[in-house]
Amino acid sequence: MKALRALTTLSPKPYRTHLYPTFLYQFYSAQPQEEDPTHAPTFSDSENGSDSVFDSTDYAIPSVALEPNTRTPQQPTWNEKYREKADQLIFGKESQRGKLRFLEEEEERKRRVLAKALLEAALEAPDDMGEEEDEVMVVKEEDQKSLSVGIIGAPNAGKSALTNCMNCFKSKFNLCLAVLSCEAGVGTRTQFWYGDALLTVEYPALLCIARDREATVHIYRLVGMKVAAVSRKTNTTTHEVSGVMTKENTQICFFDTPGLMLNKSGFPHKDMKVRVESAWGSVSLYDVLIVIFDVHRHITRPDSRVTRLIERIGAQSHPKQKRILCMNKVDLVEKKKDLLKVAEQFKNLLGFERYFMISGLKGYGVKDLTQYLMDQAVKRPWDEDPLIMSEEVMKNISLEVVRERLLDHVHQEIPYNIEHRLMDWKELRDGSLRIEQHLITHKPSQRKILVGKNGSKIGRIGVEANEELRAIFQREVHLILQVRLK
Ligand SMILES: Nc1nc2c(ncn2[C@@H]2O[C@H](COP(=O)(O)OP(=O)(O)OP(=O)(O)O)[C@@H](O)[C@H]2O)c(=O)[nH]1
Repeated sequence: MKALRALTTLSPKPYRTHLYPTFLYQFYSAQPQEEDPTHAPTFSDSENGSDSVFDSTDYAIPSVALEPNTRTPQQPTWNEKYREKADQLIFGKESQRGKLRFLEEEEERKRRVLAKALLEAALEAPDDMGEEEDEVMVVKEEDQKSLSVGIIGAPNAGKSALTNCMNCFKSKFNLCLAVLSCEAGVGTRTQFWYGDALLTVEYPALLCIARDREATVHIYRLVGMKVAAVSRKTNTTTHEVSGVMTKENTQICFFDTPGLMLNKSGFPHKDMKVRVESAWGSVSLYDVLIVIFDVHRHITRPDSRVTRLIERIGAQSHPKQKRILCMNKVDLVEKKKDLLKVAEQFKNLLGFERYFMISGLKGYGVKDLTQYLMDQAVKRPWDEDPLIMSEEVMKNISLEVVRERLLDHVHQEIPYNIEHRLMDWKELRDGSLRIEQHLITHKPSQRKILVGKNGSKIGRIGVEANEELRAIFQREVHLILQVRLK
């Protein structure tokens, strides 16, 4: 209350006339808003209590020029001094907070120095990079090679992790974004080639780059991405392109095969029949089918459905399709002889051309697998524009941006175990994006911290993330964040 009283005294005049809590919401918007009696932001009630929902439509964010080339260097759209004052008033100047803030600022400064150095290194990359980019951009249609790859496996087998990793390994175009979307922990180092320069990126540093809007544009340009969204739906509703890797004249499209749920005997559930049949029907359309399973789980808790699935797929051979078996999560297997046993079990499996032992998460064995796929590509025009960001990547970016803001604002107060889920993603008719994410906490106390006084913390996280997403995606973004208790 003390802080609130102080706020009431110091706030610019228009806000004094606002009733609390509207007053606070305004305070935490991206910048002081003009008073508009018809538009009082509200935090809706939820099953978990009030204030826990941030909805970006409650905040008027001024338009930015959406074309990168026509933009002037971006300045924060909020008033820094105003925000600083707000911080002091809300959080006070107690020594512990002050120290924490100092450490945070110091850390932030270091990250920015690192990010800048990295960006400079990338910008100074050899000139022949340009040629290489051109090479990819001007591959004539008659020289283009393509491969479609379906990935099939039980839930949790690691399909997404493998797709992300493939993008990361083989395509400089997707590289930065794939790093952004990988599940690396803080401090994880990733290296990638940019021309002849091997860049070492520490995970937060890359995010730091992505956070600086000007740098974001640069980095995205460096990796050759056009910042534009497309929905990569194929002609079947069950299958979507989950990743695209384009290298030299070869493009590989990865497809998810959701809906292939099996019952105990390894056959589709009856109630999902139509969807499942459609999914099965199109499995045979891919040039290569990767059947992936969690080998660690197979060793510790064998799942007969997986074995049946593998056998079933093998038995239904298809003359034009190559099938390979991927034993994933080898990094979790301690005794290598256990791996050999599984390899022995699947050695002479009908219908499979090869098997690979991989870790999609850590990248082990993925290079060999990628090379194998590159070798299978056939002369066929590309399906996808290699310079367009896939919706999958955009979704991951949206999660990362919010996550990063979370870490900024709740820092050490909130443990890393908040569940963060993308609940809804829609491209609206006017081209804007509606993104809904839920932050699921395990304890009421965590939820309270995250929501902040009258929704102030989640509000600020939301406002900043929304601004950043608009800058990255170059379009209007309607972000909704909901804090829930598990
Ligand atoms: N240790 C380890 N974990 C992995 C590996 N691959 C995936 N995981 C983890 O396994 C879990 C499931 O991975 P996903 O890639 O989401 O699995 P999925 O098959 O796409 O799952 P669904 O979307 O449910 O079908 C995640 O927590 C991953 O981090 C791996 O190679 N090693």
